[in-house]
Amino acid sequence: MKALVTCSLFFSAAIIYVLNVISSRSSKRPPSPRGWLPLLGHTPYLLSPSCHLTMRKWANELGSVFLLNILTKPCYVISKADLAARVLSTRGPDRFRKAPQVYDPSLELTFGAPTLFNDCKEDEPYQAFRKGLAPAFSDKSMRAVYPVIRDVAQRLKARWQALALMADPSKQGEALDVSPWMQRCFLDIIGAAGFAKDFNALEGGHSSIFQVVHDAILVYDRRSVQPLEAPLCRLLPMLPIAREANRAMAEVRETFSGFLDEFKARGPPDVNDTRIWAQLMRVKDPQTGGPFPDTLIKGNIAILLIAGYDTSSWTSTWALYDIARSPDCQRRIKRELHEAGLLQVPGQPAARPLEWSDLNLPYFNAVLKESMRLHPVAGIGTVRVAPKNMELEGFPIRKGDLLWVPIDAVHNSVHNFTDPTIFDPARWLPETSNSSDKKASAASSSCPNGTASNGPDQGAAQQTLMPSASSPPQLSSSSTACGCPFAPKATRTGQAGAQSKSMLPFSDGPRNCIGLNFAYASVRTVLLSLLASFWFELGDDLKDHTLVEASQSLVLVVQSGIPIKLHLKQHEAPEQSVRTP
Ligand code: HEM
Repeated sequence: MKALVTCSLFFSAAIIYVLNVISSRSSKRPPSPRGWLPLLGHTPYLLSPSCHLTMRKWANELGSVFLLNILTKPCYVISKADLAARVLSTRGPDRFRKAPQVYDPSLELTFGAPTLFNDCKEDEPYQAFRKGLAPAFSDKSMRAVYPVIRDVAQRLKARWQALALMADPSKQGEALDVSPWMQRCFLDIIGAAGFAKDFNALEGGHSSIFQVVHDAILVYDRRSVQPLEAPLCRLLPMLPIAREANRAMAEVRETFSGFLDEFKARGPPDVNDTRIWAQLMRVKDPQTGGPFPDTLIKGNIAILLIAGYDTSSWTSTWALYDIARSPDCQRRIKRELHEAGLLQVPGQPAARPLEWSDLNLPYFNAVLKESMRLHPVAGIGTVRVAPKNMELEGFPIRKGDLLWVPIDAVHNSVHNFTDPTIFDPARWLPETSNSSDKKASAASSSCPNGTASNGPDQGAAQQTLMPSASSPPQLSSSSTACGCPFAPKATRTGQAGAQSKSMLPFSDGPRNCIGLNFAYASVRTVLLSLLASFWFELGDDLKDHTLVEASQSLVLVVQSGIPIKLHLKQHEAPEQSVRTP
């Protein structure tokens, strides 16, 4: 009997292997990376914390569409930006829904309820939450919570200023690991600006919410690369790893249940309050006219908090890293801040407070955009299902096949960007665009990632926060190019508009990031507040950029495996222009 089973397994593996070889030679199929295994396909490559880097390499080697076998399922990887945007933006019955195989594991974090993030059917509850939450992310809402965001940014700045690093010369050699600080800061931002809650994560040393969410994310993440862990833990709950995971998940569920109890106890939100918590309490089930079940609301609270803070904190951490390794760019940002009266220099009159309108500083925004291109924190991207038999770039796709848009590979591949590995903010400056590109960038000026809309029923109003790519940067006359040591001498002209379309840090189409405006408002506020007061230099471990790039790993979002340690230094008094250390 055993021999029979072994034989038939071997036989079916051989057949699948032969079929795959035959089909991969067919001219109708896109290229496929070598090294797939019978039955497993390319799956082992994908169960790795650096699989986004493998996708980047394959995209550069194989071109804009290539084929993976996930177990025995075909998965078409699309890294050509315009094709990816077309797939993601398709609406109506033929839209490409999210693939349950990929999103279902996150149900564990959301009380088993399909939420804004992991609902793959997109039926009534999804539509109701997406539409109901939209006002929380509108321009008007973001302006209303801006002072709260700025307060938290000021608290972080004060904490860093108070660190002996600044005052004690003997500690000048020590660099600060900025990422845990950023995580606490963005937890406090989403707490206050989204949920009207003071988490006190910045001050609290070991604030419980920080620990609880962190532990749950680790379990989720481990299980993403070890898919057998969850079933094994269900089978053998007495195993230490199962007990630990159950504790972490129970704590996160208890925490978010507590949130909902508190929100209900607050009573109906004030009509003028459009923060996330208030909008969540307002969402009604169109069938009954009453609220949705508690599990669905709690699940959405969990996903909005988790999706919101980790992404934004790592985006800011990577941006500080990129700024610190490009002193000329940093100097140019300082100049921009100085000209706007925002640079805080010791011995000089106090800088004016950062206002909402300052979030549009053009050169700073080009730097942030370039950092988000090189280090898109949701770099793993999104996996969708083909709604019907169709053709994609001439390749036949069958209903149910998977389509994967790996955002990191889109941003870092040669078919979308010239010299993609180079950090060059100048590629986003309108002064380097030709007239036809200016038109393109003006068309997409309401949104740096070129996204035309933000969700099924959200109007363009949501996008007005974005910087105007067409307005000229206010810089000293001498500076027209970035001058970064990392940028090649010849500035790429005429690319800002065209390349904007290749930016997908928040995905695209009706399932793009609902929190885009919140993310931009908070990331810009925090970074500008810090840049107005500190000069950043890389810690010694970060001097080798290739090492930092290679150390990237996916822990919910793309992080650096090497702590991002930066020296914080004060500015010197500006003379004619800003002098920095
Ligand atoms: C820089 C920060 C952020 C980045 C780069 C980012 C990126 C993304 C991306 C790429 C997606 C699509 C994921 C997929 O299709 O699998 C997404 C979805 C989502 N994001 Fe964000 N995000 C950020 C901040 C936020 C914030 C601040 C919130 C909320 C407060 C948020 C809430 C969500 C939600 C709920 C979804 C699912 C939306 C849906 O499918 O309808 N994100 N985000």
